[in-house]
Amino acid sequence: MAMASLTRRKALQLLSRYSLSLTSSKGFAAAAGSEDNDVVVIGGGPGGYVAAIKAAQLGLKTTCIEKRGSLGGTCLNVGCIPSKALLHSSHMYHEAKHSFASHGVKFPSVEVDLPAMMGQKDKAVANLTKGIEGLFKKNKVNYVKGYGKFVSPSEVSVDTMEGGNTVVKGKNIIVATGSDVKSLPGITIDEQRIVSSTGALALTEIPKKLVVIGAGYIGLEMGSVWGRLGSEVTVVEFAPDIVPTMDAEVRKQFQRALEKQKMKFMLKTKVVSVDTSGNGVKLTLEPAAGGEQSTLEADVVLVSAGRTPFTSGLGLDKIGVETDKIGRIIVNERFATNVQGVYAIGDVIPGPMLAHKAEEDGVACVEYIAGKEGHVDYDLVPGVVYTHPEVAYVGKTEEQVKAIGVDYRVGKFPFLANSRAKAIDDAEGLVKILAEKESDKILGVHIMAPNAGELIHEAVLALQYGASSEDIARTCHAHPTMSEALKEAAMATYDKPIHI
Ligand SMILES: Cc1cc2nc3c(=O)[nH]c(=O)nc-3n(C[C@H](O)[C@H](O)[C@H](O)COP(=O)(O)OP(=O)(O)OC[C@H]3O[C@@H](n4cnc5c(N)ncnc54)[C@H](O)[C@@H]3O)c2cc1C
Ligand SMILES: NC(=O)c1ccc[n+]([C@@H]2O[C@H](COP(=O)([O-])OP(=O)(O)OC[C@H]3O[C@@H](n4cnc5c(N)ncnc54)[C@H](O)[C@@H]3O)[C@@H](O)[C@H]2O)c1
Repeated sequence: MAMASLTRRKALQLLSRYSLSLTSSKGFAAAAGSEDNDVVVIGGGPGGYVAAIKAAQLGLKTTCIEKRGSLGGTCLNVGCIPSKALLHSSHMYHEAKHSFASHGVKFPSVEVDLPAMMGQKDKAVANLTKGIEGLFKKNKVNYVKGYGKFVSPSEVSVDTMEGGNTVVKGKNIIVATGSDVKSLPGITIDEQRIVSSTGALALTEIPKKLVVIGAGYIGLEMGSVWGRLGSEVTVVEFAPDIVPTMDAEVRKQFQRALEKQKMKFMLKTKVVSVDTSGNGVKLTLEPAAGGEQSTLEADVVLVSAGRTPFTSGLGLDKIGVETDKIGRIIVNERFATNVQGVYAIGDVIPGPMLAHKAEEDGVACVEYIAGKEGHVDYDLVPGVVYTHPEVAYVGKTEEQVKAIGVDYRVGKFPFLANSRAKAIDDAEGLVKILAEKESDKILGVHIMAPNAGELIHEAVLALQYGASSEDIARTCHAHPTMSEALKEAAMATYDKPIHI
């Protein structure tokens, strides 16, 4: 395995050097000295701001245009960061209320101070978005605040936040305009009683009854936040299962864990209509396959049935950029659209709608533009649901392995048999590894654990380098750590674990 990885790395390095020398004579060297930008990025989210910084680091004159007034995109402003802040705060409250006493830590009473909790979240967001402005200054990225639209493949007209208009020119333009909430027919989001994730991150009162439409990432994370703070949470999901991308066995255990936390699920169910004419919200539901209707009452309804690419007002049609049926910009493996000099990355193109994937896109796209070799492998983008326990996964699910017809082995290890998990009394979950039977090469890793989102990266690296389960099992892991469960699951894949 080690040999294979080394050879691959060497090949990549050679490729990178080769393409650099090929393009350096006719790529940006030729463009240097011009007043135009080498790279213009529209959108300052994880895709756009990372692309802009990387471009500047590669010596390209770069401008980033962002309409929001702060950098970081959906992720920092109304996505990853505020949701993780609230997940952490609500978890602390829940632990203080339900678990501290068993660890010998007692309070006369514990209460939620919602404005303080929101204040902590807002502080985290403000610090991080300001931090990116600092990174732009440090790397000499020019930042234009305003709404950008194409007037030609090399010119973007910007209605600036100050009220003026300016035209930003670039030899290469990267579209990184991200995504927006997918609305459902007949359901109008008012961000008060019918909220998107943005509204759910800023509620001023804890709803008594929260109905979540969609059992995906947002529904389960935000449902967890409000459930821990005291809401009665019902999740209505059209599909037969929660989080369809998850390994079915892990998903089943995950659903049980959430149900123990009193989250209710109505699967194979669709919302037919919502009525907001009274004090609360009345939902009419129907089985997904059709049948008898029922009703459900809520104080707040969260619409979290997916996100859709955002290209509104961008003028893509004006310059002839092709999109697919659901509005995603079509790009080739170098992130180039069908229009010369126009690229696209992140949520606005096909692939997982995740911040770390957008960042990888951004770096690789700019490396290609600079004549280097970029690298993103969408099959190895980890997914993490930041509930408690968290679920993290990379590579193939057992269902996918079966579908490709490979002979495989499964190794599992429960956290109930992991000493660290027992020591801290937080042992719900497991590690599951799938490996090819003949070669023992790891095909997929699935972890449900309190810190699965951190544990998964050992597995991501293993898959990236084509490791076998024996490679992980023979790697010394510190004791007592949750990571030892991965080692034991690896042992169970090709041989036997020690501690069970
Ligand atoms: C509630 C929530 C929680 C999430 N949690 C996670 C998580 O934990 N981990 C994770 O990996 N992902 C998470 N995501 C997904 C993540 O936020 C996105 O995948 C990521 O932000 C995509 O990055 P992007 O740069 O492609 O687009 P975005 O972050 O959407 O950024 C695009 C930017 O472009 C700007 N823009 C759009 N059009 C124009 C224009 N014409 N001119 C100028 N500016 C424009 C927008 O204002 C926006 O700031 C979450 C999403 C949500 C909604
Ligand atoms: N932890 C994270 O990485 C994280 C957190 C939040 C959001 N995100 C990203 O944001 C994106 C959007 O999140 P999301 O949770 O809205 O989407 P999602 O795609 O994760 O889940 C949407 C769910 O809604 C269901 N659904 C669709 N239409 C429905 C309907 N009419 N009625 C009932 N259910 C319906 C789908 O079957 C699916 O299970 C995700 O794709 C994810 O990549 C990631």
